[in-house]
Amino acid sequence: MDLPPPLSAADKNSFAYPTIKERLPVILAKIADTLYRTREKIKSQYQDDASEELKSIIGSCSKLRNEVQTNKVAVPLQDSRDDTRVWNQYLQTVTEREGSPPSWFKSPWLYMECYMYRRIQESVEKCKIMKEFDVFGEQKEKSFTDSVYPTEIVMMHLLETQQKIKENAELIPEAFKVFLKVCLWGNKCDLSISGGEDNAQKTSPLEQLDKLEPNILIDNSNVALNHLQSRKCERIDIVLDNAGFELISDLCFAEFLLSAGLGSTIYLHAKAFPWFVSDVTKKDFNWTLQKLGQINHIAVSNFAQLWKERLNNSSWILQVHDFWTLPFDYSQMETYAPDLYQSLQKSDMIFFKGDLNYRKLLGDLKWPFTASFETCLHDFYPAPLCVLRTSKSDVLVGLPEGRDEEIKAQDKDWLVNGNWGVINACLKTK
Ligand SMILES: O=P(O)(O)OC[C@@]1(O)O[C@H](CO)[C@@H](O)[C@@H]1O
Ligand SMILES: [Mn+2]
Repeated sequence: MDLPPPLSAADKNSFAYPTIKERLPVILAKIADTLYRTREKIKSQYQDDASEELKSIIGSCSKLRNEVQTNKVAVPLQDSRDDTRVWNQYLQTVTEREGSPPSWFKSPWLYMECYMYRRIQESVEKCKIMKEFDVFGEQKEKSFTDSVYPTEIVMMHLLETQQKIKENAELIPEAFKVFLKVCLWGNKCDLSISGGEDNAQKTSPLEQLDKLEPNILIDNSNVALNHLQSRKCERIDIVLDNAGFELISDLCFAEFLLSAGLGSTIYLHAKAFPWFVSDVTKKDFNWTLQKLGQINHIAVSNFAQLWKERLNNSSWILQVHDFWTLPFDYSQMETYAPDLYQSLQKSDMIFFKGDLNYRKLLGDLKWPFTASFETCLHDFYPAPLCVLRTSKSDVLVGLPEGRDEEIKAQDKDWLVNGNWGVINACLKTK
């Protein structure tokens, strides 16, 4: 199949350009500023003097910011993480294929943006005292604490729904769509698109559903539901995206799936290290459960306790795989992570959350808006899947002819402001 070209900052009309020109330098500057501003608090967390390592992380992020702004070439990683070899081998392959190393305003956006976050991790990997430090930790914690009100609302609704569907299974389809769409719109709360600026969910996520319904450009929720109800589904996977309210919405969706008998084991996939500012690491996941347990609210404390048990009794399985923080799109998973691909093949349905997952599912290529979602997955069919994504980048497929112009007339930034969402399902398996 002839593939379209990748999105790149070489195209000044793509969102890649303002992302690399403005947004990534802002994210890097915010790291340096936050670490400097909170230096005493950070150092107090370590017994040994972390001053030099803190200075080195700040210096590395500032140097990287300059590299982005002056369009330097990508250089090999120099830490000893397990994935370093794959990253450096790929860099060499691309350099030989293209005749020169990748650079910020020339090369594919997906590679360069992933490379930036891996370079940030390199600055931490080189440390001894601060080796586990999360440069985005403060921002992620704040996005959670700012979202306690909607968290209580959704979890109360979940508790009430669980009671109702026990008595009347006919309520399951409607309830499924409520939790699926709360999960979709939870993706608006992403600190990468906001450059780290506060964008926690502060209003009731249930009240906004009706208002946002017209902003769902493609809604395959019935396809996903019918698939889940058409057989005895055992394993359902959720490839997580952002910490904060989005994670809460994902966990409520996961709990609903089990309560409604739509699955019996939920695999939850988190990131191996801090990624795209707000993506969930295992540490974020466990911190969130621990914080939920401290909230004095009947539904919240009920689920915090239950969810810790689920991790112990394996009805929820939290997994981390390095592939999710490599620069490859998902058509390359079978090559670079056959173990992960084979594991996902055992799933009855994989839910992918968020814009970066959507971009990786479609190769971050410049597909026409009317291209078929199934075709654009180009070779990635491990199991039936459904992606829940608010649009924050130029790639979007599956629209009828002319629909893009209609939406653009309503909202010129419709592709990148997170106000429009898609629920795309594909049941094809290879
Ligand atoms: O995957 P998420 O959290 O929904 O979105 C992350 C993200 O918005 O950051 C990039 C811009 O820096 C986007 O293209 C990318 O999708
Ligand atoms: Mn994210």
